Formats: sequence, structure tokens, C-alpha cells
Amino acid sequence: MHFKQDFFEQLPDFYEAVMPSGLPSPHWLAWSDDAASMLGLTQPNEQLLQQLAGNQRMPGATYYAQIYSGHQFGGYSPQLGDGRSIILGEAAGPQGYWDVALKGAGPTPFSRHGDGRAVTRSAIREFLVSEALFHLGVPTTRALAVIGSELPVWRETLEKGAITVRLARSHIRFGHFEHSYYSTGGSAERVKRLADFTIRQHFPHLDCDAAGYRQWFVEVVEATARLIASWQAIGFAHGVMNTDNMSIVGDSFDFGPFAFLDTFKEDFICNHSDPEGRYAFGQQPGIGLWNLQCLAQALTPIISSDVLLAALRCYQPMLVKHYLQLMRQKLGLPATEDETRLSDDLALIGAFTTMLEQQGLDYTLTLRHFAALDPSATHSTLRDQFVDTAAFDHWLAQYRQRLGTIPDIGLWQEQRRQQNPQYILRNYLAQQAIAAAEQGDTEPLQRLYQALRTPYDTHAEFTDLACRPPAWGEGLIMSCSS
Ligand SMILES: Nc1ncnc2c1ncn2[C@@H]1O[C@H](COP(=O)(O)OP(=O)(O)OP(=O)(O)O)[C@@H](O)[C@H]1O
Ligand SMILES: [Mg+2]
Repeated sequence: MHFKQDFFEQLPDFYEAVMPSGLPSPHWLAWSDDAASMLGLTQPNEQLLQQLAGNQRMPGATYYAQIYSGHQFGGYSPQLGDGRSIILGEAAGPQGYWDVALKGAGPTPFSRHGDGRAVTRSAIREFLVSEALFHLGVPTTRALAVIGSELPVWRETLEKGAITVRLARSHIRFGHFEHSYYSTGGSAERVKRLADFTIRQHFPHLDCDAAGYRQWFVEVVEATARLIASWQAIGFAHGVMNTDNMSIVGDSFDFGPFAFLDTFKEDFICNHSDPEGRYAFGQQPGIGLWNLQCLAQALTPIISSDVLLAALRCYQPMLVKHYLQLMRQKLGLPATEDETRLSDDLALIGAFTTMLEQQGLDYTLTLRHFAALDPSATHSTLRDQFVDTAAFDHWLAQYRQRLGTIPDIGLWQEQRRQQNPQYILRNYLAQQAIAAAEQGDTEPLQRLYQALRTPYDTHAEFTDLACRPPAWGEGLIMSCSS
């Protein structure tokens, strides 16, 4: 790997240097060829294993933990920072640079009472979901590999230490700005340096002046709106949308107790530590705005409140626009700029998801039936999913009216197939792959990963990975202890 060290060199007061603690008996548990190609890497090898396990120094790498803070479940935590993630620098790849971070590499100055570790279970989950979201077309950090070890790590029971090698366009979070703002009593100097760095690195088309700052914030608002619209459309619940887990470039970031919906449920809560549902599936759009407001507050030293408020007001319409675009593609509704169609289409989509919820239907599998639907026919496998077929027929009548005629039904169905995935990372599938990997069998993990790489294609050999969960695996709720 070839590194540049822009963050390390230009923002020396935004991190603490720290070396990884190393992992005993490291071994590859997972490797992403797709992510590897982004760094120009081909095969995993022994030297790379020892370097990424933190047992050997990586040439050209610096090792540091970033400082940030953040609002966690609504309350401000002034001093967070990378407590278990060590960044090596920005690695060069054919298409650009990627921050490389070893998540679970050992204690850092920000570990507080934590051990600085991740476990096999959480590391595999982060790997699988990063790659799954990417192949579904959702903006996300990536995962190069998971390295397992024999290190005993105590969680609710004794587990084994592991590292996820995370690749990110940026590790700068909303919380970095909050730390800069609150730790200096709201002075402009530190916020400005961080904003200028962020703009130079990730928004290079903008200038670091008043107009550039304004446009930059608009673009952050838009990227966040797009991200959350794509979560809502794909049926993804993040679970811990604290501001320290919000990426400034709008990527899905930090995967803990996340879940893809099985049965469609607006108030689905995937995080065991969130009994009140602050981060429930249907709350995510509103929380996105709440988090942007926290960011806006931290930017008041360099951007006027009027400008910030004007940009924040664009969030909801942007989110609705992106959500509508994605859902229209899923359902095959023609795109249109006609504003009067907007609320009709939203109502039609809302009526569909309400039916799913009322009839306890699986979100992904039901949508997949659009790939075989002939809207002019009386019977369909889509209709067969519904218990209350009268309700479905009523909906279909409205849908048909909106749809008009389809010139080429084969093409239309193929387009639906490319918008409605067959394979998502259901929690129960992740659990099965993890349980096997913990016993030394990585075959189920490999198999699941392969299916998730082409989620829109049908593979006869992966039929069992595209089913409703068994009773024990439906709507599994995860704990935060990762
Ligand atoms: N086992 C641990 N040891 C030390 N610090 C930890 C540990 N687990 C979490 N933390 C720290 O607690 C804070 C909140 O944790 P959170 O789960 O959001 O992040 P994370 O999953 O550790 O990392 P990231 O946000 O980089 O993906 C972070 O500062 C994180 O570094
Ligand atoms: Mg985090």
C-alpha cells in the first residue's frame, strides 16, 4: 500500500498517535476482492496479514486515533474519539485515496474504560454489511478484510478478538466539528481549519470562502438526505445514529446493531439499547435532520445562521425527492417532474407499505415479485403474497391507472429486477455465518458474501439465502456490545 498523510500532517491537533497492540495467531476470516481492487491489491498474503493485524509495521503508515465528540441518544458527550480504531493514513488506489483503519486494533488514548477491541461477531457483521450496502448501491464505507485471532475478549461471554479493515473516503464525522466548536467555546479558528481541510479533500470544486462554505453545507445536507432516503428505500435500519457515527461525506458509517427489515414495520427497533425507539426505522429521516442541526450549530462560527437554516430547510424536500425516485424505480412508476404527481405517488407508495405492514409481509421478498408482475394480468405471484387480496386488488387498480401502458413488459420486468434485490443481509443469516466462523468454518460466510455481491441477480444455488427468516430469526434485535 502507498500512503499519503494529509490528515496526519495538516491537522496535528486532531488526533493522538498510537500503535496497535497486535493480535495473537492472526488469520484471514474474510477478504473482499472488490475492496482490494480499490487499493490495487490482488491476493491476501502473510505479510499483509501481520501488518493489518498490527503485528508488523506497515511501511508508509502513520498510526493515529482521531479526536471527536458527539450527541449520543440526544445527549452531548464532549470527549469521544477513536477508542478502538487506529488509522494508518490515506492509501492510494487506481481511483483515488482511501483512509485505512484497523477497527479493533487495541486501546487508544480515547478508549476510556473500553478494551479497544472488536470481536469476531461484530467484525464479520461490519464486513458483510459494508460490502452488501455497496453492492445494493447505498453510499457506505467499505471493508477490505476481517482478521480473526485467538485473543480472548470478554463481552457478555468470552469471545475472540478480531479486526475489520475499514476503507473510508473520510473518517471525518459530524462529531469532529462539534468537538472543534464546543471544546474551544465556539471559536472560529479550529472549526475553520477543519472545514477548510474537509473542503480541500472531499469537496475540491468549492472555495474556502463564504460562498464555498454555504455551498459545502448545502452539499452535506443533500448527501445526508440521499443517504437516508436510500436506507428507507432499501429497508435498512442503522440503529445508532449518533452524530459521531454520521460521516461528513454522507456514507453509511459504523455498523453495530443494524438490521435490514424482514417484515415491513415502520417502528422497527434493531438496537437492544434503544427501548424508546429513538433510532427506529421510521425515525431515521427525522434523526438525520436533528443530526444536521447539531452540525449546523457547530458551524455557526463560520457560516451565518440564516444561511444554515436555509440549507436545513432543503433537507426534507431533498430526502422526499430521492426517496420518491428510488421507490418509483422499484415499483416501475415513470419518473416525472410534474409536482402534482408527487403527493399522489407518495400516497400510492405509502398505501403499499401500509398493506405490507398490516398483512405482515416481508419487505424485500414482496418487492422482488414486481420483477415477475404483469400489471395487466388478474393473477400474479405478487398478489399471491397478500392474505387480504381485496385490499391488494384495490391498490392494484390505482397503481394500474398511474402506470398507463407498458410498451415492453419483458424490459419493464428486467428493470424491476435490477431495482428490487433478491439478497439482503438478514440478521439471522449473519448469525448463522458468524456461528460457523466462530467454530472455524468460514464456508457459510463466504457463500453469504458471494450472494451479497450480486444482490439483484438470481442464483439457483443461493435459494436458501432469499427466504423469510425462521421464527427464531425474524426481526432479531442486536445488542450494542460489539
Ligand atoms: N471496545 C471498545 N473499547 C474502547 N472504546 C470503544 C469500544 N467500543 C466503543 N468504543 C468507543 O465508544 C465510542 C462510541 O462507540 P461506537 O460503537 O459508536 O463506535 P465504534 O463502533 O467503536 O467505532 P466507529 O464509529 O469508528 O465505527 C467511540 O468513541 C468508540 O471508539
Ligand atoms: Mg462509532
